[in-house]
Amino acid sequence: MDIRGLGYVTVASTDLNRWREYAAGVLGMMVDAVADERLYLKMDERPYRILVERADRDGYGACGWEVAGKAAFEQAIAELQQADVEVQRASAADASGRRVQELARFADPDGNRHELFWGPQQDFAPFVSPVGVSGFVTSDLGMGHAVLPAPSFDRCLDFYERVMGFGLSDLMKVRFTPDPAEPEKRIHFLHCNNGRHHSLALFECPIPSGCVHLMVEVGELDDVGRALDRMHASGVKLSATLGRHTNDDMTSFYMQTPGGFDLEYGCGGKVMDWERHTPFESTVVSHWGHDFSVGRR
Ligand SMILES: Cc1ccc(O)c(O)c1CC[C@@H]1C(=O)CC[C@]2(C)C(=O)CC[C@@H]12
Ligand SMILES: [Fe+2]
Repeated sequence: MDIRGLGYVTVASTDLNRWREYAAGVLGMMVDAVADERLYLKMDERPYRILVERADRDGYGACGWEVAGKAAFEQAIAELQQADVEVQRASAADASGRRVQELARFADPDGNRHELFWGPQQDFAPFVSPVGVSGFVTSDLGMGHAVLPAPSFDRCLDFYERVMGFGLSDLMKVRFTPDPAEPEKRIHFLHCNNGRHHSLALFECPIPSGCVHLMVEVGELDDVGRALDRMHASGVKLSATLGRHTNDDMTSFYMQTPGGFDLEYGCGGKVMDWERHTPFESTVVSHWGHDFSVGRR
């Protein structure tokens, strides 16, 4: 399967107003509300990169994976079906709500929801942040990354690598206590067919909101610092302090969202040449910073 990028992410919300204020006031995205049912959060030349949909719960919705045209879309559906994955083709109305030509839905072995699409609309309206963010780094790198829970880790990894065609970027094993009897939890960072270090990561742990975190990348370090200021000013809770990751070089911090999962807000991610890369295991999370204990306090 030739996945070109993480085109969008959908989020379920009981309170669209909370997301509207958070997205515009803290993240610095443009917000377009449709009929008090959906919020389109705009980050670039597309009408949205995050879609918040009214629901009876708060949490992760789905990742929207972009393929290169109709033939690739049909090929991807066939490959999922050959692997005994149940795929639902969405109606034309649902595809148009997602602002794409065609849409299909499926889930991974742990029930994480995904969508496939081709032909996104681009409105080419320039991105003008309501709070002065210089810009989000998207284009052919996709919208950012998602880290999803994968308690059935081996089955999920096999599905993403063999069926969906992701490649392993690198991996980590974490322990939350010094107790050597506590089993290590794996995190595998996976890339699709673009230069972003990872568009998806799997964490060997159940997560009630359905997502560990989403990451969005901004143009400059000052954009990250100012977002941290807005987070503090608006009373949003920090989940991990500013730091720089060892694997993708990203300088970022983590904060809570109204979705019950975290959002990583960063800059300076490395653009990869997969021809010249071999996967490794990182034994540290970061070069400096990223104190996750602040979020557990
Ligand atoms: C280690 C790492 C590299 C690149 C990233 O974009 C990234 O998010 C991470 C951190 C991954 C991971 C997490 O998301 C949930 C909380 C985790 C398990 C920790 O407590 C340490 C590593 C964290
Ligand atoms: Fe991340």
